[in-house]
Amino acid sequence: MKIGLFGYGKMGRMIEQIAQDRGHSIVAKIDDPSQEVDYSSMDVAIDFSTPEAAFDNITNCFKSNVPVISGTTGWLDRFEEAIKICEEHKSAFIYASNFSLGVNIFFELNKHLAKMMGELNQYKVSMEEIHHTQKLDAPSGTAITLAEGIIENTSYQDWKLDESGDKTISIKSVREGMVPGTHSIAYKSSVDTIEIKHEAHNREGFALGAVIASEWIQGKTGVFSMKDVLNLS
Ligand SMILES: NC(=O)c1ccc[n+]([C@@H]2O[C@H](COP(=O)([O-])OP(=O)(O)OC[C@H]3O[C@@H](n4cnc5c(N)ncnc54)[C@H](O)[C@@H]3O)[C@@H](O)[C@H]2O)c1
Ligand SMILES: O=C(O)C1=N[C@H](C(=O)O)CCC1
Repeated sequence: MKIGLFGYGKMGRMIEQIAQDRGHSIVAKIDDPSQEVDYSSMDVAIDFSTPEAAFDNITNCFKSNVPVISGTTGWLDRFEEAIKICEEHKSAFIYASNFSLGVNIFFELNKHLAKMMGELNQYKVSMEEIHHTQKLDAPSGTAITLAEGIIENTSYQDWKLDESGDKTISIKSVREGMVPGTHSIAYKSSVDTIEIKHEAHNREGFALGAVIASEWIQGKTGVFSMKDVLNLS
């Protein structure tokens, strides 16, 4: 498979390594908006760039009929617009706030736990995410997906950074050192706490998931998720 990388930072470099180990070749490394792009050489584009760059990177690929795997977070206010362009051009797209197998299992565990806790008013939910100090967005995309999973399955209605309420999930974002990504969700009552946690030890799981998604999307048209790729029920 011939891969175009959009974003050649921490994730772009890790994806390059894993893709090459799996027998793929990197035909473009786009790390700057002024770079000229040869879309005709790509079987797939993998975008791990910046919140400002992602929308243009992704939609330019759709317009050139190149399927896209994007893990960039912090740009989702334009997600519906991107989907429309994907559909108009009969292209293919997978966005995931987190591509690791472990976090995608954790997403399902979170929804299951939320369903169980939904009616138990004595418990109050809260969330914490910890990432490295270079991260541009807060809360993390993963924390937002987790909050959405709780909202779908309980009477919570929204989430806010550092602010809780009867219907509001409080998310605490911590930035320290080189932490690749830790997410925990706690349900606290006056007598006990139930907590679930996912801790990434490095970025390999994110990168491997993105490469597996790129392999999976070949020959497909439409908008998919990591749940489709991993066949999680
Ligand atoms: N979904 C996941 O599994 C997952 C995992 C890790 C990181 N991320 C997200 O991926 C993104 C990148 O993370 P990172 O740690 O590699 O960041 P990074 O800062 O190391 O790399 C981003 C790169 O994008 C480049 N860039 C800037 N403008 C660009 C443009 N117009 N086109 C292409 N590239 C451009 C920058 O020069 C930089 O090298 C972030 O949004 C992060 O939150 C997602
Ligand atoms: O390092 C980052 O930046 C990460 N971003 C994603 C997010 O915002 O959830 C996934 C974890 C690492």
